Amino acid sequence: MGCVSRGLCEYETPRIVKIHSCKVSLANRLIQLLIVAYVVGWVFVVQRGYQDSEEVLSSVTTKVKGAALADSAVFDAADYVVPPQEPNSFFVMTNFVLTPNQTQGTCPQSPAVAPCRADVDCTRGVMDSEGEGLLTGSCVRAGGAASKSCEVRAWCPLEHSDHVPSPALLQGAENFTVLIKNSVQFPKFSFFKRNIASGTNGSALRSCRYDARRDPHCPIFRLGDVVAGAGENFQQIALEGGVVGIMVEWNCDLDLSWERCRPSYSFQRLDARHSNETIAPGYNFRFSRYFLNANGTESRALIKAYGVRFVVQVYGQGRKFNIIPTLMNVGSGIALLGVATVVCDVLVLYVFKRRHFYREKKFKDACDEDGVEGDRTPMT
Ligand SMILES: Nc1ncnc2c1ncn2[C@@H]1O[C@H](COP(=O)(O)OP(=O)(O)OP(=O)(O)O)[C@@H](O)[C@H]1O
Repeated sequence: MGCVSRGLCEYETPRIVKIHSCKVSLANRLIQLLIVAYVVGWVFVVQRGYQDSEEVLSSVTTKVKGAALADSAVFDAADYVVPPQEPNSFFVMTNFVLTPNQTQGTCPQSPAVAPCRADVDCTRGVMDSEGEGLLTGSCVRAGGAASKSCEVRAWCPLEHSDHVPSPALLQGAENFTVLIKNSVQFPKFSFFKRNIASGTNGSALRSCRYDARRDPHCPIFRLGDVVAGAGENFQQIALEGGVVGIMVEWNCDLDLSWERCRPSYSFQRLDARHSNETIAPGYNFRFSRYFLNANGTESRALIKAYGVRFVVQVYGQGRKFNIIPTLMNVGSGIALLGVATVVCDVLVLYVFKRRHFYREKKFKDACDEDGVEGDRTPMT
């Protein structure tokens, strides 16, 4: 019979063969046991396959408090938190370069930055190399300097920030505190909660401080502790700035009581962490405060601020019993038990010493046309 006609005229149906062998039976039970252990242990206990899950939805607001002396002036939160509010993060200035009393006018650039010999070296109207102003076209002597430099039309005098103050001017920022208000919800399970325990009174909240061991649920953090928790030295990061993450994890088993759904906090430095990084280290930016003088002219104080940006990241899952994933996982667990039969068949028909005998028992030919019947050994 050709291949095609053999395929067309043959029908294969499984046959039940009862093998009386302790070895085969033991192998079968062992594989079944492994599958049951996997389904119960991994799928149901570890992965909680009987629960439905949802990612946390959250909102975060922060309030920083504390005061410190810097440059013989007291700085409070309104001075060093820039801007006052940001979504999911806050910046605390720890060091700065102040250029006070700048007014609109003309002044020479630093001879080190824009040296010149004659006016022809300073093209009028062109932006200067530091992006601080526009060249007037004059080459002038800068103060008492021996060399000359291009004159610019800008906020004068220009900032000269060739060095970062060390130690950091706002060293006291280490003791500032931040209150993190975090509201979370799992809408699928109609669950809402805050990281501030309900029933906490004002003075208890004000006086608590987060501590991983002693008070892990207090929502007020000392900045020095946050930076230390990220494995960094506050006074070092305060010099040139950096970015630190405050991770809030909400992993809640909503089948348990409402009280047991609580956040856990961890901290991590998020920017390049090598303290010996010399090219573009840390984090800084400029901002200014404007004043109207008695004579009607405007002046400003330019501040180049170095500091730590704290980024609050909220993540986690809510889980609750649901019959659909339970049935699906039970069903796939039962289906998986069929693998035991497949593995045992392979052992019995291809691996065990008596495989030829078992194959004879397992496969049988039955033919309509001549009534022939007999055992068949399949091709190996
Ligand atoms: N960074 C912080 N460190 C310590 N306590 C704080 C901090 N931020 C807020 N608090 C205190 O937590 C409580 C709740 O703060 P919330 O901002 O909701 O109230 P508030 O009355 O507007 O606060 P306040 O006027 O004192 O800034 C207040 O008692 C507040 O003083």
